[in-house]
Amino acid sequence: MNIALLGYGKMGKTIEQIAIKRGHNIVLAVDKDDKDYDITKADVAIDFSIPDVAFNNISNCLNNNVPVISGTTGWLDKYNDAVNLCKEKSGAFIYASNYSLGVNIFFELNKTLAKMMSALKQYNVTMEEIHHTQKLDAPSGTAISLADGIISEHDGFDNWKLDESGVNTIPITAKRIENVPGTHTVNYESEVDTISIEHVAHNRQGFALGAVIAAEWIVNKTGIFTMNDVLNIG
Ligand SMILES: NC(=O)C1=CN([C@@H]2O[C@H](COP(=O)(O)OP(=O)(O)OC[C@H]3O[C@@H](n4cnc5c(N)ncnc54)[C@H](OP(=O)(O)O)[C@@H]3O)[C@@H](O)[C@H]2O)C=CC1
Ligand SMILES: O=C(O)C1=N[C@H](C(=O)O)C[C@H](O)C1
Repeated sequence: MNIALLGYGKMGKTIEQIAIKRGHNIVLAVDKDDKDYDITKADVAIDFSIPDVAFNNISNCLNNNVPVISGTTGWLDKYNDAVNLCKEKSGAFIYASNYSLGVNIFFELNKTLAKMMSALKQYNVTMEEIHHTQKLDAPSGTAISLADGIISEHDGFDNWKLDESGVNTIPITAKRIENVPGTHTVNYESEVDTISIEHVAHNRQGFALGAVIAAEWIVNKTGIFTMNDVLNIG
C-alpha cells in the first residue's frame, strides 16, 4: 500500500517505521513547509499534524478521493465539517483521539464503570491526563473521549471542564511532564474510598500500530468510521 504521512514529527516517524515493517511504501512525508505535493500518489493518507492544519489536510484528501486516517487532536470544532465533506465526496475517513488497542479497550472499560457508578451518587468523578511538554492541546483528545464516554453512560454528568469543577461537570486536570507519552486516569471518589482506572502508554508504538491497522482497514471502503469499527469492539 502507498501511504502519505501528513505530519512527519514524533508520530509520523514512528508510523513510518511500522508501516515499512508491514510491507508498505511511504510515498509522501509532508511537514510544515511542504505545500505543492500530489496526494493522489497515495492509496491512503495518515494525518498526525497540528490542530491548526488538520482540517485542511483532511479536506485535501477527501477532495482528491484519498481515504484518510486522522489522529491529530485539538481540531474537533471542525469535525462535523469533515463528516459533511466526506459524505458529499463519498469518501472514507476515520478520526480517533487514540489509535492504541489498549486505550480503545480502556474506553469500553470506562463506559462500563460509568454505567455502574451512575446510581452511586456518593462518588465524585475526576480525571487526570499527563503528557510530554511539547503537546499543543489540553485536555488531550483521549481525555475528551473518556469524558464523553462517562457523559453517555452516567446520568450525573453532562459536561467536562479543564481545571474547574461544578454541578454535573467532570473536572479534567492536564499535567505536562517531559517525555511522558500519555497517561490517563479516571477516579471515582467517596468519603470512604477511591476507585481508579488508568491507562499508561510506555511509548508511541501502540498509537502508531493502530493507525497503520486503521489505514490498511479503510482502503476500498466508503464512509465515516471509528476505531470501534476497525477493531470490531464496543
Ligand atoms: N490519535 C492518537 O492515537 C495520537 C494522537 N496524537 C496527536 O497527533 C498529533 C501529532 O503528534 P506528534 O507527532 O507527537 O507531534 P509533533 O509536533 O512531533 O509532529 C507534528 C508535525 O506536524 C508538522 N506540521 C506542521 N504544519 C504542518 C502542515 N501544514 N502539514 C503537515 N504537517 C505539518 C510539524 O512540523 P513542524 O515541527 O515543522 O512545525 C510536526 O513535524 C498531535 O495532535 C497529537 O495530539 C499523538 C499521538 C497519538
Ligand atoms: O500528543 C500526544 O502525544 C498524544 N495525543 C493524543 C491525545 O491528545 O489524546 C493521544 C495520546 O495520548 C498521545
